[in-house]
Amino acid sequence: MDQEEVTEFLGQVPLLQRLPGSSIRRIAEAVQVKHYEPGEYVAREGEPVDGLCIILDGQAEVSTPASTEEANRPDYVLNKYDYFGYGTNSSVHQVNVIAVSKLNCFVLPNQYGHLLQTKTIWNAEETPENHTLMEQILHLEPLELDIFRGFTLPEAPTFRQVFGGQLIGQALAAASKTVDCLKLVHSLHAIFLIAGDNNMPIIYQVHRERDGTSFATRKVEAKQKGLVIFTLTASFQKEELGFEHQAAIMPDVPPPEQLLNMEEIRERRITDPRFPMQYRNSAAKKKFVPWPIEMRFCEDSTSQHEPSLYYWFRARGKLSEDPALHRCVVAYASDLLYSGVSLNPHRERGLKTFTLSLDHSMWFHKPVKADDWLLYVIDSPSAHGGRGFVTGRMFNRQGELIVSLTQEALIRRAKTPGQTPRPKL
Ligand SMILES: CCCCCCCCCCCCCCCCCC(=O)SCCNC(=O)CCNC(=O)[C@H](O)C(C)(C)COP(=O)(O)OP(=O)(O)OC[C@H]1O[C@@H](n2cnc3c(N)ncnc32)[C@H](O)[C@@H]1OP(=O)(O)O
Repeated sequence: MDQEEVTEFLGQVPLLQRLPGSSIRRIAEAVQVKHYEPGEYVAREGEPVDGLCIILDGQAEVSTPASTEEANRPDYVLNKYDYFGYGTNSSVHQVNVIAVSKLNCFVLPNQYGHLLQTKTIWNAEETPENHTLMEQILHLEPLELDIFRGFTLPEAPTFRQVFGGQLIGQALAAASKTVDCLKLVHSLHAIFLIAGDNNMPIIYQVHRERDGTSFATRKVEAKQKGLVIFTLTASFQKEELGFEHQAAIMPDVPPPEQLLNMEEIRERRITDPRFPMQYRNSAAKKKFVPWPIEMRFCEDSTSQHEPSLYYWFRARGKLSEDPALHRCVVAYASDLLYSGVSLNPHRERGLKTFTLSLDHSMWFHKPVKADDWLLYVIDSPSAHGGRGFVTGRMFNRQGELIVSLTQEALIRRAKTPGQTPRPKL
């Protein structure tokens, strides 16, 4: 087995699926292979535990010694992907493990035990207080196999309903936790069914649709009060070499260092004497909570009537290394300022709108670093029938096309109370 095959095998072991891909790769370098003949002892009661043992192939029987309190417990058999020697508080084996057939195991020696503890959002047991806000938002609590619980944090951007990007990011995080770590998401398709309630947790149920050699597919349902409020289908692929071209050209825009961030734009709106006093006062009154995503706009959005928008964005702070995490962060960020672009040509003084994302698709073409600047190029080719359609492209600083996106959103004039017919009786 070469290093990649070992990593792929370990990615299928349920115990390790809560770990980031980077830890699984390090575990793959540290494991030793051990062979046993039928009838041979793999572990003996009272002998020291020398590490985590994972069955690679063959079968082993666990038998409880007659002298112990658990003597009446029936013996049971360990198969491929099963493991022992981890999670017991004892430094010696409490049971005998005997090979039933020819048996091959991976053993992770005790000195590498720390690799089983991780400090990223993928760690099931730990609440990542010390991590970036972005990682805290994407942190999920595992409830059962393939079922996770996510929250809307008070510090996270909240709108009238659960933010669509949060649903996409958290659902993708849930799906990613169930996929072998060598496979990364390359496409996702989401539908928003019911507006989510910010004040209650969201349950993410992952369905393992398929695990192929190169690809894996997952469907995720997000639920509140027993109702499915959102669904996501995501496809994951193992890295492979193939044909290459890029016809999309990154627009010529100033680098992010030369552009104002949102805080500076707000400051300018409050203090610039060229804006009317009333406008400046109302800008000052608006509650401002910095988003976990930093943005730099390539043009002044206050005078923007074209159905397009270009801005640079990146996650605030340094994210953990895991490539799956970076894709979840980009998915989260992609819905923050997106479908609103379809309203640009229709903006007028006093216009009040009611907008909701309806669906969202993404294709990840190349590896992405979400804590480094990406240029988000958004265009709206059409608005019709109460629906605005937007397409997006994300480029890295080198001009490589990293992600392509599409979305349709409900865009209506907001109903005023008088517009709703009231019953006469
Ligand atoms: C240079 C600097 C620049 C700086 C810029 C900084 C700018 C900052 C701006 C920040 C913006 C950030 C935006 C982020 C937005 C993210 C998008 C999301 O998260 S979206 C979240 C993700 N997406 C979701 O959560 C969507 C989830 N899906 C759904 O909610 C539903 O499937 C549905 C509503 C889409 C359709 O359901 P269906 O039952 O067929 O629909 P019905 O037609 O029957 O309407 C139902 C009800 O909706 C209501 N209402 C409707 N129209 C209006 C209106 N005009 N008026 C008022 N209300 C309206 C009404 O209550 C109505 O009931 P009723 O009064 O009639 O009784």
